[in-house]
Amino acid sequence: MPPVGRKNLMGVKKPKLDLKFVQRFAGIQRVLFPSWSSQNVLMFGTLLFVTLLEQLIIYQVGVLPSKFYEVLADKDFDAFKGLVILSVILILLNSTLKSLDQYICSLMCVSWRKSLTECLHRAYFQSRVYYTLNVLREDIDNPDQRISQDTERLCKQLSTMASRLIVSPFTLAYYTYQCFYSTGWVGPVSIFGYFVIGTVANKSLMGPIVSTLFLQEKLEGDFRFKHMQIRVNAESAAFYRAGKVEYMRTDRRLQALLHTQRSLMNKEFWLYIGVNTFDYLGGILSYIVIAIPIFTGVYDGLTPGELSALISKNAFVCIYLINCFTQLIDLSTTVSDVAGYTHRIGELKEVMDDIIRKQCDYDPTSGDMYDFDWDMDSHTGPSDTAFVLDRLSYKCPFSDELLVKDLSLKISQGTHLLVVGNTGTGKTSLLRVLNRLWESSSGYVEMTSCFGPRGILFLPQKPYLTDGTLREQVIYPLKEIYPVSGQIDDERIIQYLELAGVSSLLKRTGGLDEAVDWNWYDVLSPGEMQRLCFARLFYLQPKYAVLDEATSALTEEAEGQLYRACKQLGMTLLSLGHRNSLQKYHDVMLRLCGDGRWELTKLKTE
Ligand SMILES: Nc1ncnc2c1ncn2[C@@H]1O[C@H](COP(=O)(O)OP(=O)(O)OP(=O)(O)O)[C@@H](O)[C@H]1O
Repeated sequence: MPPVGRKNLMGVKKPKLDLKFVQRFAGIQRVLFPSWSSQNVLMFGTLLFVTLLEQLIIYQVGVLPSKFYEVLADKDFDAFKGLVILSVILILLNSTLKSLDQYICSLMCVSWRKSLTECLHRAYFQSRVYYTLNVLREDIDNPDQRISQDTERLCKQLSTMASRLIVSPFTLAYYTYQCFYSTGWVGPVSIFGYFVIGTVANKSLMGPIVSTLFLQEKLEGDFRFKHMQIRVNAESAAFYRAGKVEYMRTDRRLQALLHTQRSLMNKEFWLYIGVNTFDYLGGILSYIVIAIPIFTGVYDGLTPGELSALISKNAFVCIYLINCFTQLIDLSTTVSDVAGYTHRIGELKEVMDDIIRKQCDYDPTSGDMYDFDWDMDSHTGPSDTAFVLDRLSYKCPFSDELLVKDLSLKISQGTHLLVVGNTGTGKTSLLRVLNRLWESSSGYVEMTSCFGPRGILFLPQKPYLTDGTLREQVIYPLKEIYPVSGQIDDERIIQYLELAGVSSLLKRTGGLDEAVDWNWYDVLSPGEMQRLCFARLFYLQPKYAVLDEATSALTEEAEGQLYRACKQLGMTLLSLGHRNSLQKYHDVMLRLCGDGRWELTKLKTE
């Protein structure tokens, strides 16, 4: 299996600020604002109202100094008192509105994150998308990083932009009108022209930032993946005394990440130069705007006093309009971050949709019905066969060589089948094809019984233990106790833990429902894990149990006990394994011989 963190960007188009970005951004907006009446739209509306009110108050606070000059010059004490009270009220209102603005932005960030992550989760956990994405698709790196960190950062950056963006159309329209009123068309046209030049220049500086940010997030995911790998396999690494080599490898990933981060900073440096230059050039633009009519002689008839009054009035509206634009240009760095995250999340969404579409074409029963505990009561299916295979051929995903060719077989109730063969001949792959994790190359395969209790259950080669209590381990992958029968269920669980030889776990955990603070993988031995999986099997009691080397860590004696228990509980077994001792519990043996060849033989059972 290719490690998730190793996937690379080779052959992938560099993400840019292009039409693809617009499409992906629009797609994400549809998730954030699903309908006009959604909570996020209401919050956005409230934010608009609050920021507009804030602008109004800011304007009032802005004119306070001139009013103070006026009353102080007149030595009007009553007016001064009134003005002080008004100032305090306005400042209190202003700070309240500003805090409210920040508070709504933070709430919106959480709410957007919820909507976006839930949308990604729905696709990720639909049928077997998480498997295909992590194991079979090479074109997408670190899906976990995209769902957890990138989504959070995108929402945070969007929320910091929100209050500035939301109010800008209104302030722009108002001050454009004011500027036009004071300076004629020269003011707005030159300021708009200035903004267009600023945007074009910044866009060219933002392009490389988007792709570098995309790469940086990938390397961040790779770095985290390496640490996760060491955390999960700490004991194995310690047995190898592999501290030095793991240090070197982890450090290599860190250096690659830091190198890219530095390159990102370098690219951002030029953008900062662009943004700051436009900020300060904007300061003198207002005087250039006013200078044009002065030097062309439009105001030649005015006295110096009238001219200075006109300059100060025009400068105010021009400066304010330019300020509105420079605030937008200041968002350039945030926009390039947003673009990088948008590409990462948009790409993940597209790939997941593509997987879902392909899976539905290949297997119409995927979707909700694919999962374990779907409507168990109504779909028990025909029971006398589990699988029908007709001239089935399959190969592993990234190769052209067939593992098995033209296999015809029927797996029926009461006939226990053992699959054997050398390493890598495709035993587990057969189960993958039966379970529809992999597509077959040709031929026909059908699962004729339902999945789950009363149907078919797979016990994978690597025991899978979930997080949670002992009860949750035993009933896995059921979400809740089935059937809901309280005390009787407890007795069943305890009885099956004893039958599987792991009743000691009850004492270690302190009870079925005691929360444990350890990682099950760290504290159970491989044998205990396999036994616990058998307790799960006994509890769920499927008609057909598919066991992939499920007793490889146990003694032959323990293996015998568990196999006999399965048979006593009425299960038909389909087992994979290397040991000859397994033969006595099976009726038929399928041997995979490599190069697509196979043979079927009858066995003498005990
Ligand atoms: N996700 C994957 N991508 C590419 N190749 C794979 C993948 N999974 C398995 N393979 C390859 O497919 C071949 C068959 O693998 P499979 O797991 O079926 O072997 P097996 O017969 O069960 O072996 P073992 O006895 O060791 O369990 C192997 O060569 C393996 O490397």
